[in-house]
Amino acid sequence: MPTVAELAAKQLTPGSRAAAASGATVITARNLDLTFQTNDGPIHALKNVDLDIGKGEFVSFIGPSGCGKTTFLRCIAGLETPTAGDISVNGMTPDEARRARAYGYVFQAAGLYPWRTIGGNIRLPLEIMGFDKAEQAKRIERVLDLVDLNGFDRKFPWQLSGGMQQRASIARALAFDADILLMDEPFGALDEIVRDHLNEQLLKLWARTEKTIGFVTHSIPEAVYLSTKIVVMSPRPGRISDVIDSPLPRERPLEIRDSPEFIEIAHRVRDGLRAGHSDDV
Ligand SMILES: Nc1ncnc2c1ncn2[C@@H]1O[C@H](COP(=O)(O)OP(=O)(O)OP(=O)(O)O)[C@@H](O)[C@H]1O
Repeated sequence: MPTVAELAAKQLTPGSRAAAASGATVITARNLDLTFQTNDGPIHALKNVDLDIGKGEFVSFIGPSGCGKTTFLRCIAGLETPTAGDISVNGMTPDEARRARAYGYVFQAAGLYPWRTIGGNIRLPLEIMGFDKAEQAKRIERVLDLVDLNGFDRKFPWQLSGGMQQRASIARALAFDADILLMDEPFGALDEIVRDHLNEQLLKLWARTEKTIGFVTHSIPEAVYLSTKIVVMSPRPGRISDVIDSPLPRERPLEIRDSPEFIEIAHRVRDGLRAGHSDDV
């Protein structure tokens, strides 16, 4: 296995090198606050959230249940409106970014229509957007190739394993070719071996497409393995307790998880999660 240093020496693709050099920020949140008004009283879901996400970064959000990970992702996506603070996505408001289809969104459950084939599921939003048939076919073929599901376009979701269904839902989110991919715990329901495999594939997809990815997870190894930046969050009220810029190279074989560098980052994430919890008592 190559060492972390060897991997680091050859890490950046020309595109990611350019993006890193340009230092472009695609998502900015400043002093973001969100309080939900419920019948049981207000719930302070996000407090003073400040974050910059650079072009081509892979950013994971990790923290205990209820710390606001999904709420923050939904704010980026323009699906929730913050009570206070500012957020911009590609220089637009989240609402404008949503209407400009600036991102693809992958949910926890694959959410494929069972009466449509895999190709038909990917085609649906393209039909709604008015792409012509030839363009639809071209895009379906390209995104199925990106998630390694070539030849599965005529299968129905129930003919695929859980991991393959989740890959199909990623393909659907990629069909618009948006620069940003938001993923809310996409592999949470899958067993560890399948998850490892999908993590590896997701890193390859990220390297090939150079997208900016926001990824919610409960898993420390998953967050450390995938991310260039790990955002540790804590609950009541939901806030960011640590932001870790990963020193790991972008090219990461699974064995990197045994390296001292990986273990050190995992410890820091765990410490951040513990510190957040101790605030509760
Ligand atoms: N639409 C809503 N109305 C009222 N409260 C909400 C709403 N959405 C989320 N909340 C509350 O806001 C807080 C943050 O929820 P959120 O789903 O963002 O947390 P999370 O970190 O993603 O949790 P999990 O890991 O369990 O998915 C929780 O207390 C939740 O109950």
